[in-house]
Amino acid sequence: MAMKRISRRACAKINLGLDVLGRREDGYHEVRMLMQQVDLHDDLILQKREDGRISMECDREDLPCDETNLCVRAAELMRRQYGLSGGLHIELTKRIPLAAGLAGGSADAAAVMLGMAELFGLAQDDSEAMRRELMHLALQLGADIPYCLMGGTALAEGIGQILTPVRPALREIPTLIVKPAASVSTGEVYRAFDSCTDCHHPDIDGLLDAVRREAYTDICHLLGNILEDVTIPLHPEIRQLKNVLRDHGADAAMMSGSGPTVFALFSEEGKMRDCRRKLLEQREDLSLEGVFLSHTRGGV
Ligand SMILES: C[C@@](CO)(OP(=O)(O)O)[C@H](O)COP(=O)(O)OP(=O)(O)OC[C@H]1O[C@@H](n2ccc(N)nc2=O)[C@H](O)[C@@H]1O
Ligand SMILES: Nc1ncnc2c1ncn2[C@@H]1O[C@H](COP(=O)(O)OP(=O)(O)O)[C@@H](O)[C@H]1O
Repeated sequence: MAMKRISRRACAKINLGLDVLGRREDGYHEVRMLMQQVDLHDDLILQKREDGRISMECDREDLPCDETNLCVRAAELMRRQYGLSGGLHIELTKRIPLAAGLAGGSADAAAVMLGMAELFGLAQDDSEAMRRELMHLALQLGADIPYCLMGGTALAEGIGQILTPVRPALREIPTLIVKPAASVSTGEVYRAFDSCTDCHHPDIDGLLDAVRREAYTDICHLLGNILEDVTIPLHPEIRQLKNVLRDHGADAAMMSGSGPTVFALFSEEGKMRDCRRKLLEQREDLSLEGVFLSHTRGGV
């Protein structure tokens, strides 16, 4: 009999707001972030293996499929935690750009964890309790993974793991996601933040209030990311890209996470598509890796 296969989407996130409050003893940083899932996603197919091994294949050659991959690390963690004897094969189709500030790897890890819980029948009685358990477990792999297990719109505090869902999640807003060619290491950006003396703190409470009121214009005004003050001096093309996006009809444009990806919000789908067309004409001048049509999205 063929082994059961399941497929899962792993959605990217953007940070509508990101503030860093300070550095902890362990080097991690206390944050206050408004997280938002978008429908740009990777696709995963998970299949049990009888021989007990964990294996993986991926359509991107520059992404190793060994034990450094967050998918494999998540599968190993699940197997250890739940004493699973069966193995797993993971097939990953990657669309979310790498090292981009979109939590692509974290989203993949979350999808593997939820997928394995289903495949191995771990969550038969209470899938919500299972999700909460996985959120706790996931923190040892990465600060963004607990949020990726939840999705939707959420306030993230602590190092990203103290999560308060914002209900109802933000309605669908056309969101253009633009990845410059440069890649950025999250760890380096946080380290550089420590010597930033005049970083600008965004108004996360104001933004949260605007999201709760579904006040689109206010949301556009209040988007803010303190890490722009660290990443933009290293990659000035991010500022240029934000300006070009506004010139081409975006209501607001902001860097996501530690960067370098910039997302832009639009009042209408048509305006987003026009902007994408114009950007693609300047693709080489702006040295863009990818321009993705997307939307903000509710729960997992
Ligand atoms: C900046 C944010 C915003 O959502 O995302 P990305 O830009 O990575 O998408 C997150 O805070 C990133 O979370 P994530 O990428 O999961 O971080 P991890 O893999 O756990 O950590 C990578 C490195 O970033 C630093 N780090 C991460 C999170 C945090 N709150 N403080 C930190 O100082 C640590 O140096 C750590 O070694
Ligand atoms: N499944 C995966 N997808 C993407 N990156 C991964 C994955 N597994 C491990 N990584 C590693 O994690 C690093 C950052 O991951 P990613 O989630 O793409 O970026 P970010 O944290 O900036 O949003 C990558 O450079 C890559 O080396």
